[in-house]
Amino acid sequence: MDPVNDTVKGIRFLKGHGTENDFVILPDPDGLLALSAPQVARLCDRRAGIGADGVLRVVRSAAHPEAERYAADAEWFMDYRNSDGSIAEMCGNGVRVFARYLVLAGLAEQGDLAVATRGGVKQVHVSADGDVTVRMGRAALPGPETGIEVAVGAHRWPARNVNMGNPHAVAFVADLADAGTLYDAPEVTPAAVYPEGVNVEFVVDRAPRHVALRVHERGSGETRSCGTGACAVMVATARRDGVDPAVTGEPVTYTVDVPGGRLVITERPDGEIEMTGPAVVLAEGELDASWLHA
Ligand SMILES: N[C@@H](CCC[C@H](N)C(=O)O)C(=O)O
Repeated sequence: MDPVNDTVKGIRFLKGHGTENDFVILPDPDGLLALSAPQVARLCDRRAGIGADGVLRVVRSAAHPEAERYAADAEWFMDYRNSDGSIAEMCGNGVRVFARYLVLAGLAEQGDLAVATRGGVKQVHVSADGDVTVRMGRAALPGPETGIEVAVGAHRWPARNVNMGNPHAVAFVADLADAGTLYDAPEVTPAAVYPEGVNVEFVVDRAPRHVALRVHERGSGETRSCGTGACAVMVATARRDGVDPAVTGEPVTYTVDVPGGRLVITERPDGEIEMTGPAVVLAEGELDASWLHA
């Protein structure tokens, strides 16, 4: 007998999204909810489950083995899972929605707060106007600078390798429709560049310092937004445009349109990337624990 789960009759959940990248939020302060990959996949199923791009389990840092080292800096740990149940290092929209939930639930004050993630502690600012800003840390561009390609059907594009804690391949395309349905993951070569899999972004220009993207996420498929992806796109676009705040000493801001809305992203001379956009928690309910544990 499982002493935790056998005594739980209902499991509280909430639903939220950031620019339509949507999440099931599971408050689990003491880290008692053992959540397997198949359970996450069932929760995220859009027909037989609640439906989401991923799960945000809300655990006290002190109660999670991967986060206890952060407990002095950030009370809460975002245990993020992709919709197929896989674990990712970071979720940029997720951390904004997570912070919105903490404030709504009275677990943190509006304004500045810190959230522990697998990608380290992130500083977040929750505004009264609906926007949430997160300091995402620095991007890495590990290369190779040439030779990476993204392919969908007959279309092939060169891509840039950008790491935002998690891996991205950013391809500039003539038309976002050229990426096709994105039901299947685009082919990315050489595969050895991304041994852990990759998120793929397709980008078009809208105006100076303003781009639009579509994304196929590792572990979740095509989503309506990806925060880490938007940051990767911002950095790849700035470098393509010959802009590097570390060289100019001036911050640079790009607007990144995603299918689910708009994100505003600034890179500072020290490399820190700040992302701002809406984050919404819109529903609350109770899961049948016997369904989850069946
Ligand atoms: N949607 C997220 C990214 C989630 C993780 C990603 N699918 C991965 O596996 O790396 C975001 O907003 O950043």
